[in-house]
Amino acid sequence: MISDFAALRIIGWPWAGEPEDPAWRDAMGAHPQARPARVVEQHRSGYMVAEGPGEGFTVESLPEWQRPAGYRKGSSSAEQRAAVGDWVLLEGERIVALLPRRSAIKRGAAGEHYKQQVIAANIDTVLVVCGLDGDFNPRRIERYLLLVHGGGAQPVVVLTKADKDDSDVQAAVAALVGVAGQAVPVFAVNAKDRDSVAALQPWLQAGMTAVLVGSSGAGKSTLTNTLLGAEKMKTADVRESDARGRHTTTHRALIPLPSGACLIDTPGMRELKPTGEEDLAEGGFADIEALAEQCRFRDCRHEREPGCAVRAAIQGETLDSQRFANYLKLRDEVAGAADRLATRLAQKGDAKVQGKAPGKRTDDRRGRH
Ligand SMILES: Nc1nc2c(ncn2[C@@H]2O[C@H](COP(=O)(O)OP(=O)(O)OP(=O)(O)O)[C@@H](O)[C@H]2O)c(=O)[nH]1
Ligand SMILES: [Zn+2]
Repeated sequence: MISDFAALRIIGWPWAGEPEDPAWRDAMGAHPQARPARVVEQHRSGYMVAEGPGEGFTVESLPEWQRPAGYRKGSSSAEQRAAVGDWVLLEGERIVALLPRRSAIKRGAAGEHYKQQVIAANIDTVLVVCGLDGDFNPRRIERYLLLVHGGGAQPVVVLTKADKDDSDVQAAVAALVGVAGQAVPVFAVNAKDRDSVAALQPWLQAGMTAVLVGSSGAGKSTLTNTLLGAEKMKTADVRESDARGRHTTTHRALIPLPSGACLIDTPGMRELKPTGEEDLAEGGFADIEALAEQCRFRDCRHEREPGCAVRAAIQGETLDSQRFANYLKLRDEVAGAADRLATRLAQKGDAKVQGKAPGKRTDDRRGRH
């Protein structure tokens, strides 16, 4: 099957032609009649995919992805099913294989049963968008960075509205010192201005895929329009009083940019919850974890204990108390999710043992003969 790699490239195919990754070559070699396509929307019953810019089309998913929720035996976990951004192989209008995932943004979905959801796959860049107006919130940025960390995508903090008179860029950047400590670039921009936004180009190269996260009114649509170089998405005028825009983002799942990169817009990105696998030290709080190691007591809770290095740092104003409060809050959330994840894995283990039981009995019977 000859694929149109130029068309695929526009929607984020990572190579100029045939895949350079041996695992991808093997997967494609196993289905010589199939052609690659990218998942742009996930539905209950199937998927919308695209083979290039323009309209997507619905396809049938692999039978093992269609089993109803709760079907245990042999059911594939959500992680093995295709998600938005995944590359799949098609034969006709049918998915025959999932190509190896290069990165994933996951979310823990709390509920009766712990579930993990892949919100977007094969993302190179996560633009964490936050306005420098009343929307500015370093805690929210820390949260996004923690949740995105470890998934294989590079986060880039984009502070919009730097052109506004009431925006204090220096104070904002200073408030992000803990963030800047990790390898996360921070840019203050006017999202309406093309030259200002040009600084983001290294993270939006041909074949790359980016997503934008940030609260309503942060400037995601404005930034998208400027990157597109055209007024393609509707933006609402922000209500000055509460710095929130109305919800007007037109849903378009996959947006090719003139730079050669493409943007994925998927509703799941709007609400990120920890999966329980996050690492607070790696995910942006290395400074606090290092401080905690200097406390006199190993199990210091950083409350009233003597010799507490964390409280000393807060008093000495080398650690922001709000940043520390956010760290504690996120640590609790991650621990809660980790507990639910452990319970879920234990339940799965039980189900497997039960599933194997009949086979064991047969062996026992044989043994008795
Ligand atoms: N002056 C200035 N205004 C901006 C900038 N970025 C966004 N705005 C304005 O802020 C308002 C909200 O921006 P949007 O782009 O709609 O925000 P959004 O993040 O897409 O919001 P949702 O669609 O609700 O998620 C609009 O009135 C924009 O014109 C900026 O860098 N400078
Ligand atoms: Zn302590």
